[in-house]
Amino acid sequence: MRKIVIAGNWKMYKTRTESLEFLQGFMSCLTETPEEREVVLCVPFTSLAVLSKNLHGSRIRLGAQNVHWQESGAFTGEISGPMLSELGVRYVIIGHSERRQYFGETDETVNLRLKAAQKYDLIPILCVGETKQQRDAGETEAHIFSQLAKDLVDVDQEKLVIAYEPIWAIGTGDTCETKEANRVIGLIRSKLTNPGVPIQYGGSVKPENIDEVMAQPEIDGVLVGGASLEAASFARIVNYQ
Ligand SMILES: O=C(CO)COP(=O)(O)O
Repeated sequence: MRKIVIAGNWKMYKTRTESLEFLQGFMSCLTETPEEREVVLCVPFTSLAVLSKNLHGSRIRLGAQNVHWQESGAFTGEISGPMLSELGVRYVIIGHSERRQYFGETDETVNLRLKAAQKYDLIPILCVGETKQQRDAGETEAHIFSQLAKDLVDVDQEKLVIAYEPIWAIGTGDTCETKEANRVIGLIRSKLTNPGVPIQYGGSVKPENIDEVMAQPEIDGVLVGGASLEAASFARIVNYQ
């Protein structure tokens, strides 16, 4: 049985106070969640410390949204593995399309970040996915295979989660057809040396479509943006049928 990982990616949303407010509402909704589902909140750096303190003893795992490959150094604006580990962070999103698109993230830097995360006992959630243009040109598979080949060089596949996030489905309300997401995720799995890696789907996941997404045999969880910002909505996603 592959592990199920349901993760919220808060992106650049929520102050420290708003994060705590979310947590209070969310925790009260989690009582019925099956134990084997890993629940992860990937929050802004400024909310990590307070959530870490308040999550103590809870089954919710803490995640960050980036990590640098050096342990320390003159890298203004970056954050290191030891800084995250010390706060009890377990997961870190790496190579999200927004990092690749707006902040110059390349397959080479993604690879460096993945290896650094694992070195400091953080489980990376590697994001891959195609643009609308690539999909329309029939280049979906070639693009994703190229990302995987470059991103995963010397990466330990025993400590890894992958998220398939078609870029055209992110924040658009335009979910990838679930059978198509299942097909692409099956293809991603065929390229891995460890078929047990949990592979999530991400892109406009919401309470209305979570049951259908999770009914697909290849999909081992979801990476949720907008719908993870509201406690009742994310709890409904975590408690999918
Ligand atoms: O980018 C995403 C998660 O990383 C998906 O965002 P949305 O769920 O808002 O489409």
